[in-house]
Amino acid sequence: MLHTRTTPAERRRALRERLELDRLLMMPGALNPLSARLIQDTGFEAAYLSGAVLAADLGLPDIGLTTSTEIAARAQQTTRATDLPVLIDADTGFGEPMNAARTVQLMEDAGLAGLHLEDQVNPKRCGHLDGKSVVAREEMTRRIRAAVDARRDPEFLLMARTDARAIEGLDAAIDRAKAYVDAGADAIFPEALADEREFEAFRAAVEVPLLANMTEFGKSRLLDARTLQNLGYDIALYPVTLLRLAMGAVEDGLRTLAAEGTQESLLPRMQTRSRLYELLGYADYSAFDSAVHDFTLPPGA
Ligand SMILES: C[C@](O)(C(=O)O)[C@H](CC(=O)O)C(=O)O
Ligand SMILES: [Mg+2]
Repeated sequence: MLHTRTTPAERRRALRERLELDRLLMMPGALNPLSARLIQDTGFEAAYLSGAVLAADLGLPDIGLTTSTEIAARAQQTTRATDLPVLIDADTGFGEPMNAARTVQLMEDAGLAGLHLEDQVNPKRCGHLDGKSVVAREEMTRRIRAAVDARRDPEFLLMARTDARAIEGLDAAIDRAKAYVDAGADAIFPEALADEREFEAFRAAVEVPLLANMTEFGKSRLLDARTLQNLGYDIALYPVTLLRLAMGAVEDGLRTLAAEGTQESLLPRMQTRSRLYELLGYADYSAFDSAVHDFTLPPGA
């Protein structure tokens, strides 16, 4: 009731142990705290908080406008709504290496299981758009070392993302990834790889867990879970999938409501009141205090 009883330490252990299994971990991005609970309820074992989604949620583009404290606040709301380990997108760390260090501590305090830091310059952009720039390899290794030093819980996962594939080519991106592992990164996120051959080359070169970003309408082909598993990937990321699904449904619904003057035809597509209440755990509150839950729903609700 009210919130999860799973501690940050338990989530971090769960993620670490899950990554030791030889089985792909599918990680959908939550679009709000309640959707993180739905991710758990539908059987996924971890959730993600996407920088693109956190920005879009505020009506902003994904160009580094959000602040570390803003995303930490949303992260804390999210980790309270689910027991799952949650990995967050910490963009470039929000400034200099010392800002990355502070970001790590804020994210630890928010109960997250880990974060990823990328090697783009500020202002950053979506990894699947043209015109990105990356900082020098040495600067990114400083960023990572600062993050590693700042981390208080050694189980908190520090993942390094490289955006270099689109700028410097595959070999340079692989070299960067190796340098980032040497600097202390626990896992690697190779951004915007084109095809299976490139995913394979990364896997052959890097020992630590690897994340495959299956974001829609981007530069990477959408490989299915079986293919990614066979390629030896550890995490399949669906960062913006829920937001895109929800916004598609919301936009269609708004147009229908405006055109038809009633939402009647939309009812079959809606989450029902009873399903929402089930997800919110109304029954648990009633066990605590029967006065909270002393109603019956109308049929079909
Ligand atoms: C993973 C990502 O960093 C995110 O913020 O979710 C984005 C996703 C997207 O914009 O599609 C990225 O790949 O840069
Ligand atoms: Mg991002």
